[in-house]
Amino acid sequence: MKVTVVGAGNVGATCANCIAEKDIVNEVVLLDIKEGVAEGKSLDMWQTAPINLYDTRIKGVTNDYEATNNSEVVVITSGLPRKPGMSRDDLIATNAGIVKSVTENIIKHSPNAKIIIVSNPLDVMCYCAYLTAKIDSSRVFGMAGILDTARYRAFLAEALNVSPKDIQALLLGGHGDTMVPLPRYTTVGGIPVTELMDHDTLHAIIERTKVGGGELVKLMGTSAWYAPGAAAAQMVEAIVCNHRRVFPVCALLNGEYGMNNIYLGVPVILGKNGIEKIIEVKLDKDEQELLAQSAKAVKTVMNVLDDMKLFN
Ligand SMILES: NC(=O)c1ccc[n+]([C@@H]2O[C@H](COP(=O)([O-])OP(=O)(O)OC[C@H]3O[C@@H](n4cnc5c(N)ncnc54)[C@H](O)[C@@H]3O)[C@@H](O)[C@H]2O)c1
Ligand SMILES: O=C(O)C[C@H](O)C(=O)O
Repeated sequence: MKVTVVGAGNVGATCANCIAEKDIVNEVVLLDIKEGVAEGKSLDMWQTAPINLYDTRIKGVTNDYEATNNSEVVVITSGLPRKPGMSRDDLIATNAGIVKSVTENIIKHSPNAKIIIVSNPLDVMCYCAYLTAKIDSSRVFGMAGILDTARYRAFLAEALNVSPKDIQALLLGGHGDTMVPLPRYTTVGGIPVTELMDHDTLHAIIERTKVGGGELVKLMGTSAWYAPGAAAAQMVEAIVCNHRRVFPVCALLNGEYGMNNIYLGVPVILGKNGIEKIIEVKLDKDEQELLAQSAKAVKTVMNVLDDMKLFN
């Protein structure tokens, strides 16, 4: 079984490395436009196989889509990351064209692939790939929710001084500062988090989670890659192993949560066919309002994509 990762930058290379270390596929192809970079990083990674004890072959290529033929899953990470002072939405002018052209090549060479988008602005780049690929939306979706809930869970684990393994959480909405962490659906070893933490501490953690990407951009001058790469690799694993994991994933909504024709983060079952099912959880009035605000922010960026006239 073959998996392709497009973009051999910070996130793409980390993701390829995480997939290889899981030892769940025969081959990972890493593709970039920069001459030699994917080849070099792949060779470096492959030289960790005798140390980390895996068999997955890693092949780096420069724009050679033949090498990606018949991939089961393709992760698209190509595109600019933001710099301090930028919002993810500022990236659309460059990244929409990149995601469109990469998706065209991918679908030509792997017509049956499941496509995981990572490039930002995430929700609208998913929509851009969906319009380009012209395949069922169960096979085109995005990674953000696993990352955003991982940040939320890590902050909670730190504050409660417990293992992050025991924290389960759900988060809905767009992958922007309007994302909607749901304390009502957050548990620690099965115990509602609201029983273990006072309101103000929980509120501060939620607010920190919402701007978690920006916190890292400020520190590093570019955006995060370890957790994003690991999160995308976890989605690949759920698909190639048909684990039917329940993850928050950026999916096209067609009536779910009362929304239509918009990509937003929602809980799904992820298995061999991609999105096997979108799960609708009950929301109270406040949660519904927050989700509506998040959808409004994503719609604004969808309008920018529309104005770019890439699809007419
Ligand atoms: N969804 C998320 O949660 C999440 C998390 C982190 C980063 N991101 C996004 O992922 C993207 C990549 O981030 P990064 O830190 O890896 O950036 P990076 O600059 O390190 O890597 C991007 C790579 O894409 C390559 N590239 C550009 N155009 C290409 C094309 N047409 N074909 C193939 N490769 C191409 C570049 O050469 C570069 O190597 C950014 O848009 C960033 O905002 C999203
Ligand atoms: O913050 C960014 O620009 C990258 C990514 O979306 C993240 O949340 O880390």
